[in-house]
Amino acid sequence: MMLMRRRLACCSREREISIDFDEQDRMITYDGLETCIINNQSYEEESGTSRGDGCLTDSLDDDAFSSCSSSKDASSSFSSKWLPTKNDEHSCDDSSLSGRSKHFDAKKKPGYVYCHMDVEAMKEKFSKLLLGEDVTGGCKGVQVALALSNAVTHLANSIFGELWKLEPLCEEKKQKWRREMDWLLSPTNYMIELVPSKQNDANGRSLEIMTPKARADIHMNLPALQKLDSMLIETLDSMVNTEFWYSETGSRAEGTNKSTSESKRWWLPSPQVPKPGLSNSARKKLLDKGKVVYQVFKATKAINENVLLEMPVPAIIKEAIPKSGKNSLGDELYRMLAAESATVDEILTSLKIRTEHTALETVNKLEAAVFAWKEKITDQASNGKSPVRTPWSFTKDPSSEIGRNEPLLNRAEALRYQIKYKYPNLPHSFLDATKIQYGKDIGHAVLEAYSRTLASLAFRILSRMGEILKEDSLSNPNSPAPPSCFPSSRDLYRTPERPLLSSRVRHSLTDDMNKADGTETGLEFLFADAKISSVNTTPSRSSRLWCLSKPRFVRPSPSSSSSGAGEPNSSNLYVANCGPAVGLSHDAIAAVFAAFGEVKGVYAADESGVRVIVSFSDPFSAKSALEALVGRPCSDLDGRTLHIRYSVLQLSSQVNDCVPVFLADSELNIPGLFLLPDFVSSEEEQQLLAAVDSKPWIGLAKRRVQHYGYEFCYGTRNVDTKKHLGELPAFVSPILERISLFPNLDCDPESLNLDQLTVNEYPSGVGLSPHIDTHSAFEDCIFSLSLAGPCIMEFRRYSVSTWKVASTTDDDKSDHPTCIKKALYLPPRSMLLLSGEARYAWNHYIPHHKIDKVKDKVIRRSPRRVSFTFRKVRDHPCRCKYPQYCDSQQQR
Ligand SMILES: O=C(O)CCC(=O)C(=O)O
Ligand SMILES: [Fe+2]
Repeated sequence: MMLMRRRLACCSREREISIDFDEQDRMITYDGLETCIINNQSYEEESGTSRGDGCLTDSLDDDAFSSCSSSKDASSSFSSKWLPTKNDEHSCDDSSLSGRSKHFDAKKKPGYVYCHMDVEAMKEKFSKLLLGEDVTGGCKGVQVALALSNAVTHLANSIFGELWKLEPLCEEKKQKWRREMDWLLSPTNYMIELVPSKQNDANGRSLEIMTPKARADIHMNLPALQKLDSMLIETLDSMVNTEFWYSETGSRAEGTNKSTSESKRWWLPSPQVPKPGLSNSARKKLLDKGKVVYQVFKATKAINENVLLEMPVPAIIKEAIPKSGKNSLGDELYRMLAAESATVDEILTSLKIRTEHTALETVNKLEAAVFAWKEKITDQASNGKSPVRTPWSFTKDPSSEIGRNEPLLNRAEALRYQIKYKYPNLPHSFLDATKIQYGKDIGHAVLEAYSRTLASLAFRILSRMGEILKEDSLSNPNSPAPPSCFPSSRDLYRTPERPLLSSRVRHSLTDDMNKADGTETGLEFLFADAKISSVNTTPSRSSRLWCLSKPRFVRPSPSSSSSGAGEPNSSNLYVANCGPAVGLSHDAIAAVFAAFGEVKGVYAADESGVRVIVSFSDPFSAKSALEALVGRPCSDLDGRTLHIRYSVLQLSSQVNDCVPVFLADSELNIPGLFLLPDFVSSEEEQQLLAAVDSKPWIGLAKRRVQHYGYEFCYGTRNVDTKKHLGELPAFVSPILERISLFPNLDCDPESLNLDQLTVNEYPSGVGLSPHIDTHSAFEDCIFSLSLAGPCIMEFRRYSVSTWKVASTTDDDKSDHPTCIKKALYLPPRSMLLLSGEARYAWNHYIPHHKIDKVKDKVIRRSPRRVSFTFRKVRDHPCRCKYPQYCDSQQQR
């Protein structure tokens, strides 16, 4: 039976676009979106700024990939390709799919120009996609669903990551977005579900048979998303001949010398409006467009939330979430929720949530508690312990645990909803992030990623609009305040009086941390701007894409117990001293552990390649494996002695898999940190390398070193001032001279009489554990010259820290709950200066990776990096402003 269709018509001059909703689905209007689509279209017509891009309708014959010629085909524009009209019915070759929706015709012509290069690009894209995150082709490939999700995210970042201005997207980017989204969405063309349908056989008898149909969620959401996508691009395209414009303020030289928080982002274009403000019609036009974008934002968020609701909580996470809702909430939040006299609004007020980070933390706790309670109810229902008809409609017994938890559960859900409403651009919660991370359903993955990236884009456009409206209201006091739907009108815009949210929060955080260690602070999520993967491509001014952080199982703290420490009853084991880096594949490890029970998976515990998590389906198997294997050489694993503990799940807020890698020092916002690229020429680099290679190296466990001036003792992380090895060698004299001209030097000139040099030679994949160079050992300024190869240097600020010497192999401090991380790319021949806060309060660290991701590129470490670290040995105690990290001040 043909479903009645209702057409939502959106006509532009050149073509007809329609969204067909099934009659039964009439209520799916995405919060007034229909009206907006219609208004938007009529507005476009009226303003004459409709996307009349005939070129986008070019198409090419299916088999003519190698040709760049194109033929006009007005019916196959990007939107209409996905939003066919009733007449647009092609029958599919595959007769088994003949009942499929007409929306999903894989043979339809693309709405963009194909050329030979695209085929190569497509091959590259799909190869990377299939390789997952591991370009070595090794064993770290990710699930297809996650790979597709990441690919959509990366594509969106590469196209919209730099959206600092409201202006049309350049044609090249537009084409790339359309073309590559088309590739990435293509698997949905083949997704079907079987639905029962009635048919008459030859004798006229009615039979019920299963017939294939386009998958309902894809069928419903994808065309809508594509329409929303077109609307956002059209909004950008319409930003021509505007009354506002952008000034590219400042130059690099100016910017680096300014110290105000405002100048920190001097390189970003700043919106300008005419002196008397925008004209009424221009303001109205912008507001109207803003309303449309806001509707798109709400619609894409709604789709995203619905898809996430459909996605199951992964088994591995289910198990790791505390079984007690009360424990997940913590005492304070539990008490608040349990106090029935307080309304949810009042609880929200008394929570005093001030940062997105705290909001996210609270959402995470609430979701974990809700999950635990729901699981309990489901369990009891299935065990027949309660007179339950369905998990959600049971007869309440107020004295039973379920009865007690139900009001709490409802209030927790209401509170979660309120927080999400108040912070519409919150990153994904921990549970949602894990659903994406471990999801296997490709349809869900594609819908989730597409809706998420569109919501982010909409939010960015709204932010840019808000900035302009803000400028307008500053220029013209009579202009109305921008409506609240513009994020930047509330708290995200930049004005002289109100610096950027991120830098403001950053500074206050840093101040807080200086004042008192151990206080709860808003941390990494605040800074995880504009990127979902582990690399940040661009600094974000006022909006960001959501940041996913992977759930991570970590080694429990050594204090948790002695043998078999960690969380007894856990089904997950943290196993050290085996892994791909020592030639033991996850499969081989799984095979060994499978002797003790069902192994659900073996996962990398970190990036070392020698620590894994073995996840059993039950805690008894984990226990037997631990008892049998711990501390003993294992013949099936090359005789290696396994160090095993129960593993604990680390919640998202404690983990940052999104350490942004920046290319410029100013982007890290760490006072006292400076990087000068090309400090030496290639010739000088070769000469320096030849000079050290002609001297003897001292072999450490993983790298080689040379010391000049004074020997550095790794046991005490200090120098023996009585053992002077002589002047620094002549081959570094030109470098020392140049260092004295280093800009931004704001330190005691005495500390520039550099007299100690450590040369480090790192083979590929070797890094350096997090440390602060001992305060009492060296003066304020530390210079490090990178030669022969690049590296990523990560900076970590722990809120609770002591001056104590960290174990040189232990980098697990990163699991510390309150740690801010940033990373900087150090190119060869660059000079890094650590001074002030960067030198005294931040740990620096070189991750032990063979491959680093910088921007969208994967960079393989060169076989060798040699660094020259110049320091001045201190002859008096340190009196820095950071006593909590200072050994001199701790001893006094
Ligand atoms: O290799 C580098 O650039 C840093 C070396 C370092 O931090 C140190 O030797 O303390
Ligand atoms: Fe150092």
